[in-house]
Amino acid sequence: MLRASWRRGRAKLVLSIVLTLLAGVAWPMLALSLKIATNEAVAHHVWRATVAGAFVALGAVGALILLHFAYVPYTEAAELAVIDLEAELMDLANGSPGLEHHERPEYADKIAIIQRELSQLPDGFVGLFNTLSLLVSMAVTAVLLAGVNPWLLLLPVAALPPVLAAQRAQAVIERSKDASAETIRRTWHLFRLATTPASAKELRVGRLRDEIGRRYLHHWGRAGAVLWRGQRRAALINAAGQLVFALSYVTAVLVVVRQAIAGTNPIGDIVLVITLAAQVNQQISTGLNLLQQLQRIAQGFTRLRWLRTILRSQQPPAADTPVPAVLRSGIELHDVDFAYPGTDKKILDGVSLTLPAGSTVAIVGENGAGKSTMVKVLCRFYEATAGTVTVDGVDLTRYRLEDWRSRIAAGFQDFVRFELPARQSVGVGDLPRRDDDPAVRAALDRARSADVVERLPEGLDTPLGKSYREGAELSGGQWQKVALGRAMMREDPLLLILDEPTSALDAEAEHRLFEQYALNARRVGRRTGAITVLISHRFSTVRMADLIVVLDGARVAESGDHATLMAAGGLYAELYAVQAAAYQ
Ligand SMILES: Nc1ncnc2c1ncn2[C@@H]1O[C@H](COP(=O)(O)OP(=O)(O)OP(=O)(O)O)[C@@H](O)[C@H]1O
Repeated sequence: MLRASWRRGRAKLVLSIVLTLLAGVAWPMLALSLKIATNEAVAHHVWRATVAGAFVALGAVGALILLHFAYVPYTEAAELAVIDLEAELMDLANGSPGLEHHERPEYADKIAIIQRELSQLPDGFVGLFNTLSLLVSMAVTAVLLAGVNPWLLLLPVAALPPVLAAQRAQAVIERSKDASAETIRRTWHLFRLATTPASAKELRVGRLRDEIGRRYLHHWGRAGAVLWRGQRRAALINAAGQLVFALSYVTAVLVVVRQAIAGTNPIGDIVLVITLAAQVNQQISTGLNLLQQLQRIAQGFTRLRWLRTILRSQQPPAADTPVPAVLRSGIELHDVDFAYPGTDKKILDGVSLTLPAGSTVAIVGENGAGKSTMVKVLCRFYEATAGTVTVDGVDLTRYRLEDWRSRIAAGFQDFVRFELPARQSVGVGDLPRRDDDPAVRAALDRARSADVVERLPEGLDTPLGKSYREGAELSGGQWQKVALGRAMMREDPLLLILDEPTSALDAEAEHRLFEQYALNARRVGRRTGAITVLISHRFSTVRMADLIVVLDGARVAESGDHATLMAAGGLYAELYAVQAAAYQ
């Protein structure tokens, strides 16, 4: 945490530390001045007693206000640390080569907890500085107590049981948090469902409001029970630890009072010890709270470390081959198997296929046949579980992942709605040219999407989305057209993926659009050997492809061009006939 804030704002951090150290010394100095003032007053040394009294006042003022002054720079330093860590979290979540970690429930749990905890980090930072001040204060207190009677040093030692108890208590709370994380995620999901505009329509039509509310309360009830059980156990453990210290405190005060009565110590020592002992008590209870706070933060950092480790372990094998500028032969899948992480079910089973350079390939099959999965393997969001994918005869894993991705242009079924000015919402398809108006317009033309921008009040300058007051909200089809424009931004891709990118458009529009794509694809294909992979359920579109691959039960049932497959009279011909009949 300190490292993160050091990276962002050194001066603030240094100022915070200096003020915090001074604040730590102030309280024990106050007690010492009080002792001296008392002794001098008893001895009738008016002038000395007055000076000591002035120091008491100074100590009190310092102790009361220094931490407040320190608060300003260290909360700012904390904000900077949070920004740094959030940037790292965003980087980690998207920095892995594949999507594998998104499939792991424990990843989702940890990310959810880390996100929540990052927002509490400023409190943790406050805790850290209070702890620093407290440690200084405790050290000076210990020296002063030892000066009165070395046995009094046992007082801070008696603080150990409550400290250990607090650690145990916090561990109990953390376990209950982990145990309830999944249920809490469910409640968040339900809350989002009930409050986001995207689900408003279905909730009303399905009259799901009460059902969602009931489930929300039910899950909170379950999660709450686990959390409360943990909190109750933790409170009992804490109370047992505190009791040990309370007994030691009373004993310490009695010892010094006896010494003073016996005349072995000046009366000022009683004032010193009572002030310090009360302070030790205060220090311990503050310390306990701080410890819990720091432990919580430490847990957050442990989770962050876990995340770093699993994401870094996903790094791809070292690449040793540059991605070719032009595809010569094409992409081949050799006996490719694929199962999603954590599952055994083969979604691709022994798939062998050649996608020739410069061709347009359509992948068809029923819902869940594995079409999108095949595309994910081609984009290397996942690695094949068995078999290999080669590009111009070279194993795909031997290319640098970033280089391969930079030669892919893609329009996905679940496209992103980038709430940016229209220009950039399209332009980020080719990041270096995100503000290049002619390039953006050309991409929109290639995607037959120019009409969306023409209708916007400020053209390419119009911010898209509801997040802006002056932002234009688009229809589902219009958002899809923007995504298509984005997919067309890269001009020399080796692989153009169109994974049902036109599902929100009508069949006629899709047909015309794909005619244009096919034309484009052939143009780019001639230049770079690019392969266009299209997934669509509309056979009027699919039939235009050079090669049609039919997936069925995780395997390639058949492949060929439209005429060949129709003549073969297999699954394709059957599906085609069903759809053709539906349109008559
Ligand atoms: N992230 C995932 N984790 C586990 N299983 C998944 C995941 N994504 C998809 N699947 C499963 O893989 C199978 C194939 O899914 P895929 O999305 O590839 O099908 P598809 O042919 O593209 O279907 P559709 O036409 O409905 O888009 C489905 O049975 C689905 O349940």
